[in-house]
Amino acid sequence: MMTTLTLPAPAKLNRLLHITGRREDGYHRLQTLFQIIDLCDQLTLTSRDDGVIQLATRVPGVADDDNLIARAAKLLQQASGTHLGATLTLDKTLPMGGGVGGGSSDAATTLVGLNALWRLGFSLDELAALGLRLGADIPVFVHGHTAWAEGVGEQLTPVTLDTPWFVIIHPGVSVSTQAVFQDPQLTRDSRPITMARALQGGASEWRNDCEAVVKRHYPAIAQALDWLSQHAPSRLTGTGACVFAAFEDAQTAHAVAEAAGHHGSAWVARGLNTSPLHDALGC
Ligand SMILES: C[C@](O)(CO)[C@H](O)COP(=O)(O)OP(=O)(O)OC[C@H]1O[C@@H](n2ccc(N)nc2=O)[C@H](O)[C@@H]1O
Ligand SMILES: Nc1ncnc2c1ncn2[C@@H]1O[C@H](COP(=O)(O)OP(=O)(O)OP(=O)(O)O)[C@@H](O)[C@H]1O
Repeated sequence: MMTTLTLPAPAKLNRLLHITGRREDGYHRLQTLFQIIDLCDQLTLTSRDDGVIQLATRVPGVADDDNLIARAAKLLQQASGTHLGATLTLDKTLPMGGGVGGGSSDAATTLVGLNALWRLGFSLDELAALGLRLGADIPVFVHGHTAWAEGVGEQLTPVTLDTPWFVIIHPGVSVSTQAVFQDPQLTRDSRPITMARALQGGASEWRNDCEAVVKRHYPAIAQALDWLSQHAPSRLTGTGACVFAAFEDAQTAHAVAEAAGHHGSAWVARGLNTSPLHDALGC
């Protein structure tokens, strides 16, 4: 019987991010295009009979009880009533708090992977609903398809986007998502648009409503955006800190990433329409 799975947890980019309002509970209503990319963390999940959820690796700065993979495993244990446990090993590549959804994707891979390992038989819809309790960015990674999203990011419609090579730069500063959403100067009244209109407009019309506020507070992000914009149209992902630009060929993307060194860490990643997690599990 299968007792260990090693699975990818891919990052996402917000190719477009509009803030269209605020809910009663303070959370903001968004419209966004989530694109899954091939830059990944790796998770190894090993089933155990004693019911214990054990973290074999620490995430610096995160208490084990707060770690999203431990929280996801415990939530799934509770929801299913299984007597099984798991040892969780996380090989971290994705920058934390970078707007690429690393923690959310780790949690989604834990839910989808343990569902298979423990043979629980939950549907992806059921796992996404569980994931939403831990974070708004988790459902898209559970469903595993590039998507148009509304609500706080949980109302998903799968779409197919172009699959360019992205240069992603992390300017080395950490952005508080909460502070960005609380900033009085944030644009939070963008007129809602239809998905068809967003897709019709294409990348040249896509923008991120958080960009102005984030650029004002973090000069390093403004400088990285200005530098990358000399090579191709550039955007912030989520509330940052990462910025990205799309290129048609890998060679150009690698040359730009190499030249980006003085602005922070840089990666090249390919845009995807389906998640490597779902490709690996055949679901
Ligand atoms: C901006 C995005 O990256 C787009 O993909 C995500 O919506 C952010 O999701 P996230 O990092 O999981 O954010 P959370 O940890 O849930 O929220 C941090 C804080 O940001 C604010 N927040 C977040 C998401 C949202 N739609 N509206 C908000 O007002 C809330 O004050 C919340 O307490
Ligand atoms: N397994 C985990 N990996 C990374 N961060 C985690 C994890 N568990 C909890 N966290 C916490 O979650 C915070 C946000 O992490 P994450 O990497 O998802 O940010 P992000 O890329 O900005 O995501 P988003 O695009 O959803 O805003 C981290 O700063 C950390 O405190």
